[in-house]
Amino acid sequence: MEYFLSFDFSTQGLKAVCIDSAGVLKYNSVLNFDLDLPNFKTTNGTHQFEDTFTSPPLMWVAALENLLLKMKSENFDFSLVKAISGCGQQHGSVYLNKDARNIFKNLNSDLSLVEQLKNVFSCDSPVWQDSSTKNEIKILTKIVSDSDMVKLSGSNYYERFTASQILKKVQTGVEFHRVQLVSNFATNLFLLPEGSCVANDYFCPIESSDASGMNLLNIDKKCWIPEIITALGLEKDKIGDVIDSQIVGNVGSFFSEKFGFTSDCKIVIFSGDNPSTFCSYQSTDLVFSLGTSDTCFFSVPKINKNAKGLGGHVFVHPHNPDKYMGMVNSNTLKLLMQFHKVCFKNGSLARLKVRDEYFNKSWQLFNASLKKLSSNINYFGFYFFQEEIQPKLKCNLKFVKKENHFVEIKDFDDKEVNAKCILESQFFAMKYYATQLGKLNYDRVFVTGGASSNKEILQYLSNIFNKPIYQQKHGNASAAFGGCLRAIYEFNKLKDPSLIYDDFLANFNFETIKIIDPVNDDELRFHLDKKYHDYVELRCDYTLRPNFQKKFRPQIVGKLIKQLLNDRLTGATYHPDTCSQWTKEISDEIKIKLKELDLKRYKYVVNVVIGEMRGEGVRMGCRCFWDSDTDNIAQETFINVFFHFSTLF
Ligand SMILES: Nc1ncnc2c1ncn2[C@@H]1O[C@H](COP(=O)(O)OP(=O)(O)O)[C@@H](O)[C@H]1O
Ligand SMILES: O=C(CO)[C@@H](O)[C@H](O)COP(=O)(O)O
Repeated sequence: MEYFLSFDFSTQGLKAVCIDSAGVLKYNSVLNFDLDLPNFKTTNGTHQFEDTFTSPPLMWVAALENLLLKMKSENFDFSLVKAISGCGQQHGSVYLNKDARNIFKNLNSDLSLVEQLKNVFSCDSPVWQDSSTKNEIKILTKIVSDSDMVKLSGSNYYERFTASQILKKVQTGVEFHRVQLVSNFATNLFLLPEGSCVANDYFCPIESSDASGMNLLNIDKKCWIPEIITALGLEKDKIGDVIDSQIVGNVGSFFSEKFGFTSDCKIVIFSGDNPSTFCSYQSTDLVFSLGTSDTCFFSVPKINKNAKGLGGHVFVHPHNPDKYMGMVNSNTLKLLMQFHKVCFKNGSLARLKVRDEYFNKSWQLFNASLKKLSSNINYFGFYFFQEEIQPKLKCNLKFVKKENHFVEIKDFDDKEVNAKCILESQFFAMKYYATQLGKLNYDRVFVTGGASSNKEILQYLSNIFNKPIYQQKHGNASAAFGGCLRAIYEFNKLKDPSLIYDDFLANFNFETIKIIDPVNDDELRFHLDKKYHDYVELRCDYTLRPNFQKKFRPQIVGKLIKQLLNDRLTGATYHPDTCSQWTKEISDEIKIKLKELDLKRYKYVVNVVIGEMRGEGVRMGCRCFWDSDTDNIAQETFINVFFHFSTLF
């Protein structure tokens, strides 16, 4: 019997999943940080002060030690484990002080891990919910521009990405000797006290797919971006190397002595929770992770040019070194496979807040209100209690639609409406992004994460996407399950180095179950489709950037100007007194026509020049800062006995 064990250090808890080589579930357990480790005084796994979110890294150590002790007390047979892997919440960082290396090296298996590691950290760990680094991003943008950052790293700058978080530590004078991600810190723990056998370094390097969520990695060359490394003052020892997924050593003697792992048990480098989830699905699936965040994953056959700036990412592929996962519109990237990931910060915790506020802290009451399916067509809400990632908004807004207009209201008269409205706004947002990013066909919709245990919520998701909902039989811990698969894959590769992950996955026996079918009701479908369109319209009103499907199109606008100039100027003659008035009138008329196009979130600059035809040339220049994804220019010239020139931004 061969066991493969995986740990997911997620936002609110530590999950352990163990399967055997045939895919049979052998162990599954969760330790909740708030409930099981109350001494760390976290709420939903973190400490929050305004936009700053941190977790105490010692809590992760305590969680691991406690969970392993629990497994031991339940007679889990550690000697059967052939390989261990897992993942950590992506982006979060761990700062080790100058004593860490020595303390790690001298670990004693007779003593507790927590007691021995309590003094290795320089500070608490910023986690992915943090959005307190706007100033740091401004500084970094001056060094590598946002558009260059997309080209190099596959993502725009984000506060939750690690580079700006590291800069914040540097700027606030935190002294650290090594910065790690949650995932490579977790890997490092399992290697103690011997340390990593790769990259000529005692500390474990950072895994490339997880490193893609740092704004620090050149994902083409798989090396750090030197300008950002310099700006953060990170000489090599402080960050180490980046490596692709692989075995990084045998389990450390601390763990074999204390828990009974065999000394040849392999440690496969941990990855981020998103790449790890990705590893447990086929590329034809649409996957929703309803954990602390709501994250939507899907592959698309080709790059959608409109996708850039929509909040997705390209990551180094977690198991195929020649490919990428993620999304970007950049011709510098050799995208062999597109895998899109969109993350929403206001996921389970926003639903929880609505449940607590309006439904007496009861999922039963929350669910009961969802059953009144087709009513409340005119009510809408945005529940961005924390600053959302896309759109970048922090607000709690309610609207009622009256005679084709959305009117903002304080709250709904019938407070129960909030349950439907929050699910609709969350799932409509997912549908909107999936559609905009080009994912219109998918075989199956999968769900994972804590909220996927709620069948009523899943019924709503199923109705909105009009698809059946599936789950993997092992339950709602796909990130940890992905760790088991990665562990088996790397272990099998020891025997067959040419083994390809996709082939391994295709032959792997894991069962899926259909949980919910969409309700077959034409009236409901009609209401949900109509409401989705209303939602998209309302959403665009509250989004800073234009809707990529309704962009300024120079060809259309050019035709419009041409027509207007023809109507207005055919047969007219030049006169200096009248022409100054004409320029004003023509530009006003162009603006009116543009407004009729109803392109939301645009500001127009109309530039009209009229000159006399006297055989002289004229040159005009104009400069403008704009968003190259959405802004554009349309220009038309009208010539008869005098000359007319009209430009529009
Ligand atoms: N029955 C339920 N209905 C809706 N949400 C639930 C239910 N059970 C758990 N959840 C939500 O699941 C979330 C935890 O999901 P989980 O995937 O474990 O989080 P993470 O991996 O981010 O730590 C909690 O915030 C909780 O609100
Ligand atoms: O920030 C992101 C993705 O970019 C989050 O997905 C985190 O990786 C945390 O995931 P959960 O704990 O919500 O599963």
